Amino acid sequence: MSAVRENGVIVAIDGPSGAGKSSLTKLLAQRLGYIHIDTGAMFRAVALMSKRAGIATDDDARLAELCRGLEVTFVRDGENCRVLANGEDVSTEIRTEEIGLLTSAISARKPVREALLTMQRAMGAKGGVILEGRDIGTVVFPDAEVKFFLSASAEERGRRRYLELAARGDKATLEETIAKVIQRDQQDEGREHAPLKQADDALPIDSTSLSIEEVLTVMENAVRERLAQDDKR
Ligand SMILES: Nc1ncnc2c1ncn2[C@@H]1O[C@H](COP(=O)(O)OP(=O)(O)O)[C@@H](O)[C@H]1O
Ligand SMILES: Nc1ccn([C@@H]2O[C@H](COP(=O)(O)OP(=O)(O)O)[C@@H](O)[C@H]2O)c(=O)n1
Repeated sequence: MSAVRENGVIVAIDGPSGAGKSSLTKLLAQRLGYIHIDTGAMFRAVALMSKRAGIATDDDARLAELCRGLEVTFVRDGENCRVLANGEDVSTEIRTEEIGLLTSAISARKPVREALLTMQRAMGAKGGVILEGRDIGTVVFPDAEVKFFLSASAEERGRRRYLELAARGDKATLEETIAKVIQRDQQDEGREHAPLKQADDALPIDSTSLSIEEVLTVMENAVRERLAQDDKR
């Protein structure tokens, strides 16, 4: 297979919380034999470390210093991927709703975006990767060969999150969970730096009434079609 980059193409999957990015990226990466980079987990790790250090969400100087001293890495653990912050496994601690909302505030800050942008570009440059986030197709890799914008109604995304939280024993109500999803959408879409928005050349997929398997088929076909074009060149 000839590819435009050393290890294959770059696939960008952007969209709001609960649209299915993480689930689909993981499955698509398995199908293609690609590396999965969860950029949200990187922002979550910064948010967790800033909380521990007691840094205010608008203290750009201290956030910049924190990022300079922080290395976020991913290690494979069987089927799953663990997130390490300076070597410490923070995979579970970063997944609370509280850290999700804090992440949405922290990730609006310029020094945080700049630091992670550099890390993400270094991780993905050789291709053979799927990056999922909010600004992959617009800012991190505007030249990604395949871009998806995955969405679903806020009610459906809230319902999916609610089911996840309930399975973990969390007492949040469905209404509260939908409200938090909408709040995060507004923060992510309204920010100045790298707001959540669909790239002009992204393929939009509304997963509201599609199963994970159906979305996976659409995505896999689109990537394989792109790879086949390279083979013909
Ligand atoms: N098309 C779908 N239909 C039903 N449930 C889905 C679908 N896509 C994802 N989910 C479920 O919704 C939840 C959130 O998905 P996730 O992949 O974490 O979204 P994101 O990474 O965009 O926040 C998970 O529990 C996942 O299993
Ligand atoms: N590329 C990215 C990825 C995440 N983020 C931020 O990080 C937060 C958490 O991202 P996530 O992907 O882990 O969130 P979920 O979609 O899993 O709920 C988002 O609400 C965004 O504010 C970002 O700004 N840019």
